[in-house]
Amino acid sequence: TIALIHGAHRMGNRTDADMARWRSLRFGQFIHWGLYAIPGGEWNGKTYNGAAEWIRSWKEMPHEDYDKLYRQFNPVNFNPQQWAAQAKSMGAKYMIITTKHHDGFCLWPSKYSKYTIASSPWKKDLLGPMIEAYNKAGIDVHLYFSIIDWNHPDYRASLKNAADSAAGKRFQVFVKNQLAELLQRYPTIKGFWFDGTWDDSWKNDGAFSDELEQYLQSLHPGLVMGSRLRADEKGARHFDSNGRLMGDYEQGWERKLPATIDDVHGNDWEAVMTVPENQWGYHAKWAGHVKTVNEILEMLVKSVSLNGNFVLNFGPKADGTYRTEEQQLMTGIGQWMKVNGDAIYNGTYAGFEKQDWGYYIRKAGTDSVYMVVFNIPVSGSLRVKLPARTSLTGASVLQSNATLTPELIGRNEYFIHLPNKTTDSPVVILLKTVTGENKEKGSFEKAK
Ligand SMILES: C[C@@H]1N[C@@H](C(=O)NCc2ccccc2)[C@H](O)[C@@H]1O
Repeated sequence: TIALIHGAHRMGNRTDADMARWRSLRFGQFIHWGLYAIPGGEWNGKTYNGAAEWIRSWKEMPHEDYDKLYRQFNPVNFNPQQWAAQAKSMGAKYMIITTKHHDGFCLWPSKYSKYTIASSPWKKDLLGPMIEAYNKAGIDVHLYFSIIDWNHPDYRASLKNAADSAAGKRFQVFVKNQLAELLQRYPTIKGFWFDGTWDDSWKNDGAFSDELEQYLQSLHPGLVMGSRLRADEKGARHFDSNGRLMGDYEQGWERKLPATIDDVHGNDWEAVMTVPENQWGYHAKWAGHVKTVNEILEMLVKSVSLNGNFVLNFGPKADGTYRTEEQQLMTGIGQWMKVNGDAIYNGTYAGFEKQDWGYYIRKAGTDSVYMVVFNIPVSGSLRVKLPARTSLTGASVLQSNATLTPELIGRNEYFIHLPNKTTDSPVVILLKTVTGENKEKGSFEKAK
């Protein structure tokens, strides 16, 4: 291994209560909200085909025009209690809010910048009321913070000379001050979700990212921060130059999911997902495919089955309301979660051989294993192959509590025959298992 000072400082996952809580929540809501919601992907009658929150980088959008938008940001329909209630009904257990995206506009009245909500017609802090409403609804809040800051005069993508280095140093002080300010103003937040850490100026100062992470942990012990903040002293990101994960969980799964358990290397991880192909901030015209409730449920279930968290993104409009499609998704997902949430919360990798009909999820630390069925075979028979020394003592449909009688078809192998082969939403079956050389075999073992 390579001698590193600013690489990973821990082998394996965090085992403390704050991380165990984060791991148990499994399902989060991302909210991208800011000035970019005003143009909503359109400018001077033209449509920007990139991600709406990147419109400032579009050649058709003069920087000075974008930078004046704060003068009209006035979310008169903003209702944080309603946002929290809808998130709760969807079944989200944590929420990640953009405090400041790459454009540098702060949704809180930072004392380190003029480019904040305090300079807008709205004037008032948006984060405080949101955090209070979500916490009251029993939902943890994490703060998204972009290191890239297109508005700050000292931001440099790369440091080419002494002047750049001096600016870079001033910028690092600014970042540290804003993050300490956020922790001081919002002491109930549970973590930071860092973004915009791919430029050379950040990548080439792994020491700073390491010291910053440790500084924030010292201010707020237990804080959960992903791997995207970190670089090591050789410029390696997420994983250090010895291949060890930095930060508290793998944070690279943006608009993509791991294929199998081998892709996550035993690390905690989280995937963040957009509803359209690639829009985080509000875009007036969603082009291309918009994900359905069942598609999103399959991503959520697959993530949990592979020991990860899944976060679905919402982009509120400039007036503070959600578009209809997003409201309908929250309702549809919530209806399924209300009945089947037990299979998601505290869900972990079951250690069973993957089958085509769907995904296994083990309730953490128990012998309860859920089968979440997305693909009912023509036969209606779901194959279940148990690991050695594990036997089946019960099976039931979670929603109806109807008992199922698995058919033993081989050594530690069963068919579970579904009552009906059609369903328009995922079916959850609860398996009760026993593991070890227990005397009483599973109740479905045929007499020898
Ligand atoms: C969570 C999303 N991250 C921002 C972004 O710029 N992503 C581009 C990107 C995509 C993949 C790896 C690094 C960066 C997007 O604007 C969202 O905020």
